Amino acid sequence: MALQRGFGALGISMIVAGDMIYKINLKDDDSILELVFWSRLSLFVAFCLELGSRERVNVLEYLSSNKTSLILSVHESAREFTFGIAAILIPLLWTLWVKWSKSQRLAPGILIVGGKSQRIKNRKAFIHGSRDILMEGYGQSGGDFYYVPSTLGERLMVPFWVLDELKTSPVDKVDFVGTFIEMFEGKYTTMGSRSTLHPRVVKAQLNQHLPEVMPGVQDEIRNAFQDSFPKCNDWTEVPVVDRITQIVARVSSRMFGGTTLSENAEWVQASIDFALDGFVGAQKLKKIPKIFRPVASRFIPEITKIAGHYRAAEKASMDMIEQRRRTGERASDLLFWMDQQAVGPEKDPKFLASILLKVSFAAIHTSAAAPSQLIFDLCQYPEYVEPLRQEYRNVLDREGRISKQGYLRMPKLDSIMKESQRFNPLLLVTFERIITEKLTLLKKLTLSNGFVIPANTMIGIPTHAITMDPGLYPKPEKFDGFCFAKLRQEDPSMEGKGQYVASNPNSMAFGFGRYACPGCFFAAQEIKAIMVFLLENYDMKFKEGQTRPLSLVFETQYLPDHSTLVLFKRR
Ligand code: HEM
Repeated sequence: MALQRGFGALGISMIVAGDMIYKINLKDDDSILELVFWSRLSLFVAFCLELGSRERVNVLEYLSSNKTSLILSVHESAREFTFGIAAILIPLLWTLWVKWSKSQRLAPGILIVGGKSQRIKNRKAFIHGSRDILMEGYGQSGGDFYYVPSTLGERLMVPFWVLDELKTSPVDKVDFVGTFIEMFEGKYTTMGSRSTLHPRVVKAQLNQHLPEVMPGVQDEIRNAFQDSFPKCNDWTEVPVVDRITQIVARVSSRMFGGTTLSENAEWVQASIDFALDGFVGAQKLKKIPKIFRPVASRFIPEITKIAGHYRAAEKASMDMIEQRRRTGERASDLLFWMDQQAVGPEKDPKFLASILLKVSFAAIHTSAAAPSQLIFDLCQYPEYVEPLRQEYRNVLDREGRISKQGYLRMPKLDSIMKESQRFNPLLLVTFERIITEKLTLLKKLTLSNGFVIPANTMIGIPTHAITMDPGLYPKPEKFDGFCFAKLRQEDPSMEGKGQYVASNPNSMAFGFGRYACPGCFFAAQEIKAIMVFLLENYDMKFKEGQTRPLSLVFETQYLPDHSTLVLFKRR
């Protein structure tokens, strides 16, 4: 009612010319404030319609009211007119500017897989069809630039030489974390961190102290299998991804904070769930228009649970940090080194606890996917099992642990891990970055050959498509478990390039350049230790007629099928 009356007032105020007193008769249920509000709003709309045609416009003012009537005055004013324009134009221009500066512009003449007209359809298809789309583009472009449509817009796949140019670019021009925050709705899920503390410490202290860390990790593997893996006295079906994730979470926690963390079931579960809740929560949120996400995020259960994971991290680690500070106790774990290396606000124990969760996100599901995929491959190609057993027997010490040098003396295991990763990498695209070059008004990044990447372009390297290129890998569709071991043996120049952890144009599963995975050395040793334990203690096979499951495609992720069961029997 009030609305209709208000717009009624609009009609009246628009025909007024010059100063005028206007009287509105009131009914019992009329609210004077509402009437004044709607009348003013109506006149404000009238200002905007009159923009440019008049210098002075009508202004409506409340004069007085009594029980039966409302008295308003309409007079001309220039001041409110200026204010009115500013009030409308400034936010409008600001919104347009922000929208424009964040919008994506495509580099001209570059292939878009599926063609321009199919972009919208293909953006959806990318969610579960990304592998084929990426391969198609790689083939059609001959390994050069191409765009793949995705739900985040068209992503530019770049040839390797571009990585060489961009590998040391600063984060404010070629943003490494931004892609992550976009993909996982980091604003709401907290996934993705701009802190450099954990990459710094993983790269320096963890890698340097690996020989001290690994014996504890191997003990933890034994304990974790005892507690989290079925007995398997006879052939028993085991949900591989689920159990291996549990084991990797516990084993990684031993490296994060010794037995205090690895034996803390609440923390171990929080470290697993943090990534899962973040992933599922982000996917739910992406279905909601951006404008509603701040509110919607408060009602998505997976996102609301995340605060609890932070509390679990704080409960598990803050006492330990403070006790170590009080007593001067030293340790060989990530939390200790992070506390030592932290500067300024990084010193806050609450911050350190939060970073622990962020590292667990980088370390757990990634390192659990690799052995899960390798188990599937060994069930598919059981002929590799015996040679692997023979190889590791030479590197075990008297307690059954892999010796310090032993990790480097298992080229066959290293090779089959790499071949398994070539077929089923966790990420189909790596070196995912957003070009955020801000130096010029037009915002773009110019490469040495003159090619211009417009700002706000999401770039990446189609890692998996490259490893399936017959020009780089002869017979790429054939699984050859020991091919990298053979290469290393036959050609000494391949010794480094053929390793699981290698990062080069043919092998970028761990990324490339300044932000390449610093945890790959730990991951490689952890996966080797888990596989040796499994092969030594269990036989494994698929059920009659079962074959290797296809990985689950989700945008650029390529996940091991969590529903697959494998038969295990204790040896
Ligand atoms: C098989 C297991 C793993 C895979 C496949 C993997 C893969 C990756 C990839 C692709 C990147 C991005 C690199 C780039 O874009 O250039 C990355 C970054 C990172 N990874 Fe890993 N990762 C694994 C295990 C680990 C582990 C165990 C840790 C911790 C101990 C870890 C810590 C990190 C960190 C901290 C970063 C961010 C680097 C930075 O900000 O500079 N990762 N990882």
